[in-house]
Amino acid sequence: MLTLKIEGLQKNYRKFQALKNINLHMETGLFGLLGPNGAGKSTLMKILSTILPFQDGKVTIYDFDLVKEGDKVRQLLGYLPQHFNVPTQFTGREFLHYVASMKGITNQQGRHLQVEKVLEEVNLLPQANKKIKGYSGGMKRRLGIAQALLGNPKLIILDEPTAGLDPSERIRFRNLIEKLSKDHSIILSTHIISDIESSCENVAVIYQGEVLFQGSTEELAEKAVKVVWELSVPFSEYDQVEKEYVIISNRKEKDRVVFRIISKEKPQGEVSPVQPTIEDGYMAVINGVMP
Ligand SMILES: Nc1ncnc2c1ncn2[C@@H]1O[C@H](COP(=O)(O)OP(=O)(O)OP(=O)(O)O)[C@@H](O)[C@H]1O
Repeated sequence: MLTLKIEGLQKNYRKFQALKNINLHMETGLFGLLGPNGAGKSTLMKILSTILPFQDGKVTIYDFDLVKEGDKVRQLLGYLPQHFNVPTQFTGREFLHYVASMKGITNQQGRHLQVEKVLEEVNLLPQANKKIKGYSGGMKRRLGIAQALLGNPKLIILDEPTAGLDPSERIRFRNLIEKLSKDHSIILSTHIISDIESSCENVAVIYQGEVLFQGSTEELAEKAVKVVWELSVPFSEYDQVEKEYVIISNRKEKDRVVFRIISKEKPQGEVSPVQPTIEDGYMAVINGVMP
């Protein structure tokens, strides 16, 4: 069953075209929306969350039309915005009770059960009675997920949920999302490849308001087949390589630098083809360098 279908979606901010003819579909599970800063990810997530209107196109979530049946769609959604501000004088538990009431979960016993369940799911029970102002960045994000889970949504929309997290919090967060994706469909937007590479089977790449790729992570990596190389040069040629190629990474080896680069043509010099990764595929797609 299709969770989400987007057809010909256009969004303008006055004269600026932020989304240009977006077509996307998502089945159940975990779906990654990848793109650099300014690509249009948040704009798309806000539209899907029904908080931002759009000019043209059609969005269907579980067979409901986002515009005509917005109320039904909202009942199926949980949303964690990119900039999630919480009233820090609340405790985590108080905040979740407040959000649950706003979501219409007014029965006291039912609300209590749901709040305790989501606190447990995001592993915040031990800190639930502490004021949010004492929470770490990772704990605040987990609280953000907990509020999105209230009401048991079928689809959870997470906009750059790992931004600003340290590596251990990021790993913990990834594990949590993977666990949640067993019972919910999740759309996760990010510009960090490692957020999606182990957990998302299906991804889309968005760049300058356009979807440049949709498919599996393996298919994304395949986009860089025959265009990713390792090029070894003396230090003196460092600047030259930087000017000429799309660089993925580099490492020092004795008196030389070994670059991992994207290039349609085989570069001159000491060069060898390498097995592409998802990151290579992503860089090849957004730089338009494909075989
Ligand atoms: N309210 C607005 N008014 C005018 N332009 C906007 C508005 N919101 C976003 N934009 C522009 O639309 C484009 C897409 O922005 P958006 O926030 O959707 O990108 P993003 O992929 O989420 O990037 P980031 O990760 O930096 O938030 C950018 O060029 C941005 O400057």
